[in-house]
Amino acid sequence: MRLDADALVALLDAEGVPTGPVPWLRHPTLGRALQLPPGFKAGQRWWYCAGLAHAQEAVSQLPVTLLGLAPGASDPVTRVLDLCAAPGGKTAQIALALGNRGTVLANDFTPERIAALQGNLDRLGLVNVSTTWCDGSNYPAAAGPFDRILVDAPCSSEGTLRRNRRLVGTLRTGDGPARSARMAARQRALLRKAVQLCRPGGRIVYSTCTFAPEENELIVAEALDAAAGRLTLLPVDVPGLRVGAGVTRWQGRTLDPRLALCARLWPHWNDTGGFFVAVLEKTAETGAGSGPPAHAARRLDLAPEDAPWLDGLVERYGLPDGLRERYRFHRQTRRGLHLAAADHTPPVSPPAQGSGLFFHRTNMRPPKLTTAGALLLGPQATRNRMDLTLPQRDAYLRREAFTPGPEQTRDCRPGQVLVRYCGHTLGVAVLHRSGTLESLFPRKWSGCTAGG
Ligand SMILES: C[S@@+](CC[C@H](N)C(=O)[O-])C[C@H]1O[C@@H](n2cnc3c(N)ncnc32)[C@H](O)[C@@H]1O
Repeated sequence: MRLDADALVALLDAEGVPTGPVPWLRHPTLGRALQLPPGFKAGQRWWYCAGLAHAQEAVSQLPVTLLGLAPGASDPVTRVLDLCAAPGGKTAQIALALGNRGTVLANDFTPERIAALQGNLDRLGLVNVSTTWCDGSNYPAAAGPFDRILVDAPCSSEGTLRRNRRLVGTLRTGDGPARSARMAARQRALLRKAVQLCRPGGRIVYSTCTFAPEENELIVAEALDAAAGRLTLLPVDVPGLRVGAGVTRWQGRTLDPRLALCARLWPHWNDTGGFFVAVLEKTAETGAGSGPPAHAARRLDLAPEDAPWLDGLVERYGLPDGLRERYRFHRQTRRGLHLAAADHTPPVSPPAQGSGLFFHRTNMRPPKLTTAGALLLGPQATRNRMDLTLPQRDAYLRREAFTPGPEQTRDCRPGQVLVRYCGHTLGVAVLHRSGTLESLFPRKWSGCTAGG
Protein backbone atom coordinates (compact mmCIF):
# COMPACT_ATOMS: atom_id res chain seq x y z
CA MET A 1 0.00 0.00 0.00
CA ARG A 2 1.21 3.50 -0.78
CA LEU A 3 -1.04 4.89 1.99
CA ASP A 4 -0.95 3.92 5.63
CA ALA A 5 -4.18 2.78 7.26
CA ASP A 6 -5.00 6.19 8.82
CA ALA A 7 -4.61 8.02 5.50
CA LEU A 8 -6.73 5.36 3.76
CA VAL A 9 -9.47 5.66 6.39
CA ALA A 10 -9.51 9.44 5.86
CA LEU A 11 -9.70 9.02 2.07
CA LEU A 12 -12.51 6.44 2.28
CA ASP A 13 -14.33 8.55 4.86
CA ALA A 14 -14.28 11.50 2.48
CA GLU A 15 -15.84 9.26 -0.18
CA GLY A 16 -18.54 8.01 2.21
CA VAL A 17 -17.17 4.46 2.34
CA PRO A 18 -17.53 3.02 5.85
CA THR A 19 -14.61 0.92 7.12
CA GLY A 20 -14.05 -1.13 10.24
CA PRO A 21 -11.03 -2.84 11.78
CA VAL A 22 -10.06 -6.49 11.28
CA PRO A 23 -9.05 -6.93 14.93
CA TRP A 24 -6.77 -9.92 14.41
CA LEU A 25 -4.98 -8.63 11.33
CA ARG A 26 -1.92 -6.53 12.07
CA HIS A 27 1.57 -6.83 10.70
CA PRO A 28 4.78 -5.24 12.08
CA THR A 29 5.56 -3.60 8.70
CA LEU A 30 2.16 -3.46 7.00
CA GLY A 31 0.21 -2.16 9.97
CA ARG A 32 -3.50 -2.79 10.32
CA ALA A 33 -6.00 -3.90 7.67
CA LEU A 34 -9.44 -2.38 7.07
CA GLN A 35 -12.76 -4.14 6.60
CA LEU A 36 -14.69 -2.84 3.56
CA PRO A 37 -18.49 -3.09 3.22
CA PRO A 38 -19.79 -6.40 1.74
CA GLY A 39 -19.92 -6.33 -2.06
CA PHE A 40 -17.78 -3.18 -2.28
CA LYS A 41 -15.96 -3.07 -5.64
CA ALA A 42 -12.58 -1.58 -4.74
CA GLY A 43 -11.17 -2.31 -8.22
CA GLN A 44 -13.34 0.42 -9.76
CA ARG A 45 -12.14 3.21 -7.48
CA TRP A 46 -9.61 5.82 -8.57
CA TRP A 47 -7.37 5.23 -5.56
CA TYR A 48 -7.18 1.53 -6.40
CA CYS A 49 -6.08 2.37 -9.98
CA ALA A 50 -3.48 4.75 -8.57
CA GLY A 51 -2.06 1.83 -6.58
CA LEU A 52 -2.75 3.48 -3.23
CA ALA A 53 -4.23 0.28 -1.77
CA HIS A 54 -5.12 -3.33 -2.50
CA ALA A 55 -8.22 -5.30 -1.52
CA GLN A 56 -8.07 -8.93 -0.40
CA GLU A 57 -10.32 -11.23 1.63
CA ALA A 58 -9.29 -10.97 5.31
CA VAL A 59 -8.60 -14.67 5.86
CA SER A 60 -6.43 -14.81 2.72
CA GLN A 61 -4.05 -12.45 4.49
CA LEU A 62 -3.40 -14.96 7.27
CA PRO A 63 -0.75 -17.16 5.56
CA VAL A 64 1.62 -14.26 4.90
CA THR A 65 1.29 -12.96 8.46
CA LEU A 66 2.39 -16.45 9.59
CA LEU A 67 5.50 -16.48 7.38
CA GLY A 68 7.31 -14.37 10.01
CA LEU A 69 8.75 -11.86 7.57
CA ALA A 70 10.03 -9.31 10.05
CA PRO A 71 12.29 -11.24 12.40
CA GLY A 72 15.31 -9.76 14.17
CA ALA A 73 18.66 -9.02 12.57
CA SER A 74 20.02 -12.42 13.64
CA ASP A 75 17.54 -14.12 11.27
CA PRO A 76 17.27 -11.80 8.28
CA VAL A 77 14.65 -12.66 5.67
CA THR A 78 15.67 -11.57 2.19
CA ARG A 79 14.65 -14.42 -0.14
CA VAL A 80 11.07 -15.62 -0.32
CA LEU A 81 9.46 -18.02 -2.79
CA ASP A 82 5.72 -17.88 -3.45
CA LEU A 83 5.29 -21.19 -5.25
CA CYS A 84 1.63 -20.80 -6.41
CA ALA A 85 1.40 -17.05 -6.61
CA ALA A 86 -1.19 -15.82 -9.13
CA PRO A 87 -3.11 -13.54 -9.14
CA GLY A 88 -0.72 -12.23 -6.54
CA GLY A 89 -2.62 -10.92 -3.50
CA LYS A 90 -0.27 -12.77 -1.18
CA THR A 91 2.83 -11.97 -3.26
CA ALA A 92 2.02 -8.28 -2.91
CA GLN A 93 1.61 -8.71 0.85
CA ILE A 94 5.01 -10.48 1.05
CA ALA A 95 6.74 -7.86 -1.10
CA LEU A 96 5.35 -5.02 1.02
CA ALA A 97 6.21 -6.80 4.26
CA LEU A 98 9.84 -6.94 3.06
CA GLY A 99 9.69 -3.16 2.60
CA ASN A 100 9.88 -3.47 -1.24
CA ARG A 101 13.44 -4.79 -0.88
CA GLY A 102 15.14 -8.16 -1.19
CA THR A 103 14.06 -10.94 -3.50
CA VAL A 104 10.60 -12.42 -3.86
CA LEU A 105 10.10 -15.05 -6.55
CA ALA A 106 6.45 -15.33 -7.56
CA ASN A 107 5.81 -18.52 -9.48
CA ASP A 108 2.74 -19.91 -11.20
CA PHE A 109 1.83 -22.56 -13.70
CA THR A 110 -0.64 -20.54 -15.77
CA PRO A 111 0.70 -17.77 -18.04
CA GLU A 112 -2.55 -15.74 -18.13
CA ARG A 113 -2.62 -15.73 -14.36
CA ILE A 114 1.03 -14.55 -14.26
CA ALA A 115 -0.03 -11.59 -16.43
CA ALA A 116 -2.74 -10.70 -13.88
CA LEU A 117 -0.17 -11.06 -11.09
CA GLN A 118 2.25 -8.72 -12.90
CA GLY A 119 -0.56 -6.17 -13.32
CA ASN A 120 -1.14 -6.11 -9.56
CA LEU A 121 2.59 -5.77 -8.81
CA ASP A 122 2.92 -2.92 -11.33
CA ARG A 123 -0.07 -1.04 -9.95
CA LEU A 124 1.31 -1.28 -6.41
CA GLY A 125 4.84 -0.25 -7.45
CA LEU A 126 6.51 -3.44 -6.22
CA VAL A 127 10.11 -3.67 -7.38
CA ASN A 128 11.41 -6.62 -5.36
CA VAL A 129 9.57 -9.39 -7.23
CA SER A 130 10.60 -11.58 -10.17
CA THR A 131 7.93 -13.78 -11.73
CA THR A 132 8.64 -17.31 -12.93
CA TRP A 133 6.54 -19.75 -14.95
CA CYS A 134 7.16 -23.32 -13.78
CA ASP A 135 5.45 -26.37 -12.48
CA GLY A 136 6.15 -25.63 -8.82
CA SER A 137 6.69 -29.30 -8.04
CA ASN A 138 9.70 -29.22 -10.41
CA TYR A 139 11.05 -25.83 -9.34
CA PRO A 140 14.82 -25.85 -10.05
CA ALA A 141 16.91 -26.54 -6.96
CA ALA A 142 19.44 -24.04 -8.39
CA ALA A 143 17.05 -21.20 -7.46
CA GLY A 144 17.30 -21.89 -3.72
CA PRO A 145 17.71 -21.88 -0.85
CA PHE A 146 14.91 -19.63 0.43
CA ASP A 147 14.34 -18.14 3.88
CA ARG A 148 10.57 -18.46 3.56
CA ILE A 149 8.29 -20.36 1.18
CA LEU A 150 4.56 -19.99 0.74
CA VAL A 151 2.63 -22.89 -0.75
CA ASP A 152 -0.85 -21.46 -1.27
CA ALA A 153 -1.88 -24.61 -3.04
CA PRO A 154 -4.47 -25.12 -5.77
CA CYS A 155 -7.39 -26.88 -4.07
CA SER A 156 -11.07 -27.80 -4.36
CA SER A 157 -11.98 -24.35 -2.90
CA GLU A 158 -14.81 -25.58 -0.61
CA GLY A 159 -14.07 -22.71 1.78
CA THR A 160 -15.07 -20.09 -0.83
CA LEU A 161 -18.69 -21.30 -0.85
CA ARG A 162 -20.02 -18.04 0.65
CA ARG A 163 -18.91 -15.91 -2.29
CA ASN A 164 -18.89 -18.60 -4.97
CA ARG A 165 -22.42 -20.02 -5.07
CA ARG A 166 -21.71 -21.98 -8.25
CA LEU A 167 -19.68 -24.34 -6.08
CA VAL A 168 -22.90 -25.60 -4.47
CA GLY A 169 -23.83 -27.35 -7.73
CA THR A 170 -20.35 -28.87 -8.03
CA LEU A 171 -20.42 -30.15 -4.45
CA ARG A 172 -23.87 -31.72 -4.99
CA THR A 173 -22.50 -33.94 -7.78
CA GLY A 174 -20.69 -35.89 -5.06
CA ASP A 175 -17.37 -36.21 -6.87
CA GLY A 176 -15.62 -34.29 -4.05
CA PRO A 177 -13.45 -37.22 -2.91
CA ALA A 178 -12.23 -37.86 -6.47
CA ARG A 179 -11.48 -34.15 -6.92
CA SER A 180 -9.63 -34.02 -3.61
CA ALA A 181 -7.58 -37.06 -4.59
CA ARG A 182 -6.57 -35.35 -7.85
CA MET A 183 -5.66 -32.17 -5.99
CA ALA A 184 -3.80 -34.07 -3.27
CA ALA A 185 -1.28 -35.50 -5.73
CA ARG A 186 -0.35 -31.99 -6.86
CA GLN A 187 -0.35 -30.55 -3.33
CA ARG A 188 1.90 -33.33 -2.03
CA ALA A 189 4.45 -32.69 -4.79
CA LEU A 190 4.37 -28.92 -4.21
CA LEU A 191 4.95 -29.21 -0.46
CA ARG A 192 7.71 -31.78 -1.00
CA LYS A 193 9.50 -29.35 -3.31
CA ALA A 194 9.08 -26.50 -0.82
CA VAL A 195 10.74 -28.57 1.91
CA GLN A 196 13.65 -29.23 -0.45
CA LEU A 197 14.11 -25.55 -1.34
CA CYS A 198 13.83 -24.10 2.17
CA ARG A 199 17.03 -23.35 4.07
CA PRO A 200 17.60 -24.96 7.48
CA GLY A 201 15.93 -22.72 10.06
CA GLY A 202 13.62 -21.37 7.36
CA ARG A 203 9.85 -21.49 7.37
CA ILE A 204 7.17 -22.89 5.06
CA VAL A 205 3.49 -21.97 5.21
CA TYR A 206 1.10 -24.40 3.52
CA SER A 207 -2.45 -23.14 2.96
CA THR A 208 -5.64 -24.00 1.11
CA CYS A 209 -9.16 -22.60 1.04
CA THR A 210 -10.77 -26.00 1.39
CA PHE A 211 -12.02 -28.27 4.17
CA ALA A 212 -11.08 -31.76 2.88
CA PRO A 213 -8.48 -33.35 5.21
CA GLU A 214 -7.08 -35.19 2.16
CA GLU A 215 -5.89 -31.80 0.86
CA ASN A 216 -4.84 -30.48 4.25
CA GLU A 217 -3.74 -32.48 7.30
CA LEU A 218 -2.94 -35.61 5.25
CA ILE A 219 -0.60 -33.60 3.02
CA VAL A 220 1.15 -32.10 6.03
CA ALA A 221 1.35 -35.54 7.70
CA GLU A 222 3.20 -36.95 4.69
CA ALA A 223 5.67 -34.04 4.71
CA LEU A 224 6.33 -34.59 8.44
CA ASP A 225 6.85 -38.32 7.88
CA ALA A 226 9.22 -37.80 4.98
CA ALA A 227 11.26 -35.28 6.97
CA ALA A 228 11.86 -37.81 9.78
CA GLY A 229 11.86 -35.33 12.65
CA ARG A 230 13.62 -32.48 10.89
CA LEU A 231 10.43 -30.52 10.22
CA THR A 232 8.58 -28.90 13.12
CA LEU A 233 4.93 -27.92 13.02
CA LEU A 234 4.47 -24.55 14.75
CA PRO A 235 1.26 -23.47 16.52
CA VAL A 236 -0.99 -20.88 14.87
CA ASP A 237 -1.71 -18.37 17.57
CA VAL A 238 -3.20 -15.11 16.36
CA PRO A 239 -4.65 -12.88 19.09
CA GLY A 240 -8.32 -12.13 18.38
CA LEU A 241 -8.74 -14.94 15.84
CA ARG A 242 -10.66 -18.07 16.81
CA VAL A 243 -8.84 -21.00 15.25
CA GLY A 244 -9.92 -24.66 15.11
CA ALA A 245 -7.41 -27.47 15.64
CA GLY A 246 -6.33 -29.65 12.74
CA VAL A 247 -8.04 -33.04 12.56
CA THR A 248 -6.18 -35.98 14.10
CA ARG A 249 -8.73 -38.69 13.25
CA TRP A 250 -10.11 -39.22 9.78
CA GLN A 251 -12.16 -42.04 8.28
CA GLY A 252 -11.39 -44.40 11.15
CA ARG A 253 -7.65 -43.65 11.10
CA THR A 254 -5.76 -42.02 13.93
CA LEU A 255 -3.35 -39.44 12.51
CA ASP A 256 -0.15 -37.89 13.89
CA PRO A 257 -1.25 -35.95 17.03
CA ARG A 258 1.01 -33.03 16.04
CA LEU A 259 -1.48 -32.26 13.26
CA ALA A 260 -3.70 -30.60 15.88
CA LEU A 261 -1.28 -27.64 15.52
CA CYS A 262 -2.60 -27.00 12.00
CA ALA A 263 -5.30 -24.32 11.90
CA ARG A 264 -8.82 -24.63 10.50
CA LEU A 265 -10.75 -21.42 9.94
CA TRP A 266 -14.49 -22.10 10.04
CA PRO A 267 -16.50 -19.36 8.29
CA HIS A 268 -19.03 -18.91 11.12
CA TRP A 269 -16.34 -18.46 13.79
CA ASN A 270 -14.72 -15.28 12.48
CA ASP A 271 -17.07 -14.31 9.64
CA THR A 272 -14.44 -15.18 7.01
CA GLY A 273 -14.06 -17.64 4.17
CA GLY A 274 -13.07 -21.21 5.15
CA PHE A 275 -9.34 -21.79 5.29
CA PHE A 276 -6.61 -24.21 6.33
CA VAL A 277 -3.07 -23.26 7.24
CA ALA A 278 0.00 -25.09 8.58
CA VAL A 279 3.29 -23.48 9.58
CA LEU A 280 6.40 -25.65 9.26
CA GLU A 281 9.94 -24.89 10.34
CA LYS A 282 12.85 -26.73 8.86
CA THR A 283 15.14 -27.57 11.73
CA ALA A 284 17.90 -29.28 9.75
CA GLU A 285 18.53 -30.45 6.21
CA THR A 286 16.02 -33.22 5.33
CA GLY A 287 17.86 -34.71 2.35
CA ALA A 288 21.36 -36.08 1.95
CA GLY A 289 24.26 -33.61 1.74
CA SER A 290 24.56 -30.18 3.22
CA GLY A 291 21.43 -28.61 1.74
CA PRO A 292 20.64 -26.74 -1.43
CA PRO A 293 23.57 -24.80 -2.93
CA ALA A 294 23.50 -20.99 -2.98
CA HIS A 295 21.84 -19.78 -6.17
CA ALA A 296 23.66 -18.15 -9.09
CA ALA A 297 22.27 -14.62 -9.42
CA ARG A 298 21.26 -13.03 -12.71
CA ARG A 299 22.90 -9.71 -13.54
CA LEU A 300 20.58 -6.74 -13.84
CA ASP A 301 22.77 -3.97 -15.28
CA LEU A 302 22.04 -0.93 -17.40
CA ALA A 303 23.91 -1.13 -20.72
CA PRO A 304 25.81 2.10 -21.55
CA GLU A 305 23.70 2.56 -24.70
CA ASP A 306 20.53 2.58 -22.54
CA ALA A 307 21.74 5.26 -20.13
CA PRO A 308 20.47 8.19 -22.28
CA TRP A 309 16.88 6.89 -21.96
CA LEU A 310 17.14 7.26 -18.23
CA ASP A 311 18.85 10.65 -18.44
CA GLY A 312 16.00 11.83 -20.69
CA LEU A 313 13.39 10.88 -18.11
CA VAL A 314 15.33 12.49 -15.26
CA GLU A 315 15.54 15.70 -17.27
CA ARG A 316 11.90 15.73 -18.43
CA TYR A 317 10.37 15.22 -15.00
CA GLY A 318 13.09 16.75 -12.82
CA LEU A 319 13.67 13.47 -11.01
CA PRO A 320 16.23 13.49 -8.16
CA ASP A 321 19.81 12.24 -8.36
CA GLY A 322 20.44 8.93 -6.69
CA LEU A 323 17.88 6.85 -8.59
CA ARG A 324 20.70 4.61 -9.79
CA GLU A 325 21.68 3.82 -6.21
CA ARG A 326 18.09 3.06 -5.30
CA TYR A 327 17.14 0.82 -8.24
CA ARG A 328 18.79 -1.61 -10.63
CA PHE A 329 17.84 -0.39 -14.09
CA HIS A 330 18.10 -2.96 -16.85
CA ARG A 331 16.72 -4.09 -20.20
CA GLN A 332 14.83 -7.38 -20.35
CA THR A 333 13.09 -6.93 -23.69
CA ARG A 334 13.31 -4.82 -26.82
CA ARG A 335 10.19 -2.96 -25.65
CA GLY A 336 12.02 -0.98 -23.01
CA LEU A 337 13.57 -0.78 -19.55
CA HIS A 338 12.77 -2.36 -16.19
CA LEU A 339 13.83 -1.34 -12.71
CA ALA A 340 14.21 -3.49 -9.61
CA ALA A 341 15.14 -2.94 -5.96
CA ALA A 342 18.89 -2.38 -5.55
CA ASP A 343 19.31 -5.65 -3.62
CA HIS A 344 16.98 -7.74 -5.81
CA THR A 345 18.87 -10.85 -6.98
CA PRO A 346 16.79 -13.22 -9.11
CA PRO A 347 18.41 -16.56 -9.93
CA VAL A 348 19.72 -17.54 -13.35
CA SER A 349 17.47 -20.60 -13.26
CA PRO A 350 14.52 -20.63 -13.69
CA PRO A 351 14.63 -17.63 -16.02
CA ALA A 352 12.36 -14.83 -14.81
CA GLN A 353 9.37 -13.81 -16.91
CA GLY A 354 9.92 -10.35 -15.48
CA SER A 355 12.19 -8.84 -12.81
CA GLY A 356 10.86 -5.73 -11.13
CA LEU A 357 8.73 -3.15 -12.87
CA PHE A 358 8.53 -2.23 -16.58
CA PHE A 359 8.86 1.56 -16.35
CA HIS A 360 9.99 2.99 -19.71
CA ARG A 361 8.82 2.03 -23.19
CA THR A 362 11.65 2.85 -25.58
CA ASN A 363 10.41 1.14 -28.74
CA MET A 364 8.02 3.98 -29.64
CA ARG A 365 8.51 7.59 -30.73
CA PRO A 366 8.52 9.45 -28.48
CA PRO A 367 9.43 6.96 -25.77
CA LYS A 368 6.97 6.81 -22.89
CA LEU A 369 7.11 6.42 -19.14
CA THR A 370 4.68 3.56 -18.41
CA THR A 371 1.76 4.08 -16.03
CA ALA A 372 3.43 1.76 -13.51
CA GLY A 373 6.61 3.86 -13.87
CA ALA A 374 4.59 7.06 -13.41
CA LEU A 375 2.90 5.76 -10.25
CA LEU A 376 6.31 4.81 -8.83
CA LEU A 377 8.44 7.79 -9.87
CA GLY A 378 5.71 10.45 -10.06
CA PRO A 379 5.88 11.44 -6.37
CA GLN A 380 9.56 12.41 -6.93
CA ALA A 381 8.92 14.48 -10.07
CA THR A 382 9.43 18.24 -9.82
CA ARG A 383 8.21 19.43 -13.25
CA ASN A 384 5.82 18.61 -16.08
CA ARG A 385 3.12 17.51 -13.66
CA MET A 386 -0.42 18.71 -13.52
CA ASP A 387 -3.14 18.58 -10.86
CA LEU A 388 -6.60 17.54 -12.07
CA THR A 389 -10.04 18.42 -10.75
CA LEU A 390 -12.46 15.63 -9.86
CA PRO A 391 -14.34 15.67 -13.23
CA GLN A 392 -10.99 15.79 -15.05
CA ARG A 393 -9.74 12.84 -12.98
CA ASP A 394 -12.70 10.72 -14.09
CA ALA A 395 -12.33 11.86 -17.73
CA TYR A 396 -8.62 10.93 -17.59
CA LEU A 397 -9.42 7.45 -16.23
CA ARG A 398 -12.05 7.03 -18.98
CA ARG A 399 -9.32 7.94 -21.51
CA GLU A 400 -11.20 11.06 -22.63
CA ALA A 401 -9.42 14.19 -23.89
CA PHE A 402 -10.14 17.60 -22.30
CA THR A 403 -8.61 21.08 -22.05
CA PRO A 404 -7.14 22.01 -18.68
CA GLY A 405 -7.07 25.63 -17.50
CA PRO A 406 -3.96 27.83 -17.97
CA GLU A 407 -3.19 27.75 -14.23
CA GLN A 408 -3.00 23.94 -14.44
CA THR A 409 -0.49 23.91 -17.30
CA ARG A 410 1.85 26.61 -15.93
CA ASP A 411 4.39 24.01 -14.84
CA CYS A 412 4.20 21.96 -18.07
CA ARG A 413 5.85 21.97 -21.48
CA PRO A 414 3.96 20.41 -24.41
CA GLY A 415 4.57 16.67 -24.60
CA GLN A 416 4.17 14.01 -21.94
CA VAL A 417 3.18 15.14 -18.48
CA LEU A 418 2.31 13.43 -15.20
CA VAL A 419 -1.26 13.92 -13.96
CA ARG A 420 -2.18 13.93 -10.29
CA TYR A 421 -5.27 14.08 -8.15
CA CYS A 422 -5.12 15.24 -4.52
CA GLY A 423 -1.33 14.89 -4.68
CA HIS A 424 -1.43 11.28 -5.92
CA THR A 425 -0.06 10.45 -9.37
CA LEU A 426 -2.60 8.83 -11.71
CA GLY A 427 -0.47 8.32 -14.81
CA VAL A 428 0.81 9.94 -18.00
CA ALA A 429 -0.96 12.23 -20.49
CA VAL A 430 0.09 14.22 -23.56
CA LEU A 431 -0.33 17.98 -23.44
CA HIS A 432 -0.80 19.05 -27.06
CA ARG A 433 0.23 22.48 -28.35
CA SER A 434 -3.48 23.16 -28.90
CA GLY A 435 -3.93 22.92 -25.12
CA THR A 436 -5.79 19.59 -25.24
CA LEU A 437 -4.76 16.90 -22.76
CA GLU A 438 -4.84 13.35 -24.15
CA SER A 439 -5.09 10.53 -21.63
CA LEU A 440 -2.57 7.70 -21.90
CA PHE A 441 -4.19 5.73 -19.10
CA PRO A 442 -3.92 2.07 -20.17
CA ARG A 443 -7.05 0.52 -21.65
CA LYS A 444 -6.43 -2.73 -19.76
CA TRP A 445 -6.51 -0.86 -16.42
CA SER A 446 -9.77 0.91 -17.16
CA GLY A 447 -11.87 -1.23 -14.81
CA CYS A 448 -11.29 1.98 -12.89
CA THR A 449 -13.25 4.21 -15.25
CA ALA A 450 -16.22 4.48 -12.89
CA GLY A 451 -14.22 6.96 -10.84
CA GLY A 452 -15.93 7.43 -7.48
C1 LIG B 1 -5.02 -20.73 -4.64
S1 LIG B 1 -4.37 -20.12 -6.12
C2 LIG B 1 -3.13 -19.04 -5.56
C3 LIG B 1 -3.64 -17.72 -5.10
C4 LIG B 1 -2.51 -16.75 -4.83
N1 LIG B 1 -1.58 -17.26 -3.84
C5 LIG B 1 -3.00 -15.37 -4.36
O1 LIG B 1 -2.96 -15.07 -3.18
O2 LIG B 1 -3.41 -14.57 -5.22
C6 LIG B 1 -3.44 -21.48 -6.70
C7 LIG B 1 -2.55 -21.17 -7.89
O3 LIG B 1 -1.72 -22.31 -8.11
C8 LIG B 1 -1.43 -22.38 -9.49
N2 LIG B 1 -0.94 -23.76 -9.73
C9 LIG B 1 -1.63 -24.90 -9.89
N3 LIG B 1 -0.78 -25.93 -10.04
C10 LIG B 1 0.47 -25.43 -9.98
C11 LIG B 1 1.77 -25.99 -10.08
N4 LIG B 1 1.95 -27.28 -10.26
N5 LIG B 1 2.82 -25.16 -9.97
C12 LIG B 1 2.65 -23.84 -9.78
N6 LIG B 1 1.46 -23.26 -9.68
C13 LIG B 1 0.38 -24.04 -9.77
C14 LIG B 1 -2.74 -22.02 -10.16
O4 LIG B 1 -2.52 -21.55 -11.47
C15 LIG B 1 -3.27 -20.92 -9.22
O5 LIG B 1 -2.92 -19.66 -9.72
